[in-house]
Amino acid sequence: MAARASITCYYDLVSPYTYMGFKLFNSFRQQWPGVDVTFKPMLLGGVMNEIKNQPLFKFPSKKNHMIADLDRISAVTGIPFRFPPDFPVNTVLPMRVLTALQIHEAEKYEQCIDKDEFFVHGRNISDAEVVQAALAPIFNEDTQKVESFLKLATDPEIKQVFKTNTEEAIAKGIFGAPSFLVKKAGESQDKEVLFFGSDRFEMIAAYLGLSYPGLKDLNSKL
Ligand SMILES: N[C@@H](CCC(=O)N[C@@H](CS)C(=O)NCC(=O)O)C(=O)O
Repeated sequence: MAARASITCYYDLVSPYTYMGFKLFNSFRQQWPGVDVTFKPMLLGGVMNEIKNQPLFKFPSKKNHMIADLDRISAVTGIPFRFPPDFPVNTVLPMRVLTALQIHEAEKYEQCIDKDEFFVHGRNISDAEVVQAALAPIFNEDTQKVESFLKLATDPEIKQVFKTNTEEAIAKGIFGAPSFLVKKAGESQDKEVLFFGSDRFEMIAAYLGLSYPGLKDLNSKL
């Protein structure tokens, strides 16, 4: 059987454009049933350090533009967004927990990414208690279970998987987030093409020969 088209999204919860990208993608993803989608946790700070890239917030003009841009995207799409009072935060803990969840709780993994703690509620997701509280409703308030995922964040195997994901991202030419590695149906994995950003879905659709519904109500709420 021919290999299906696939999209692998490398992401880090520290990235506001990842938050937007995840919500936008999920709003129309069911319209692309022939595409296999995977979300891979990586450490954006690790990628940036390694390739000597600089985060946008380091430059006041880029940071100001980013906040205005994200507010605009929120107004246009209706996706709630509020820039957190403390930004950035260290995301090693939540990203390792997500690495563990991807392996051990595959069915609930994407629900665990789809949380509004940081970019709506402004909660510090580097704090174990914040991560626990965010996950609790997804696991029916089973605190023991949730604690077991927090513990896995220090498990050598999980740490290694997360490190390998980040190294793999660098090897694939990734420099920021969200990054989408896209493969056409019938092609081999080494033919993946990189699309950077939450604003590239139209290009991905064109590349895969799919239709993209576009941003709804464009301009109407600006
Ligand atoms: N135009 C992209 C921008 C994405 C973006 O700037 N992401 C940040 C993290 S939130 C980044 O990784 N930037 C790296 C770079 O610009 O080199 C979008 O709309 O999503």
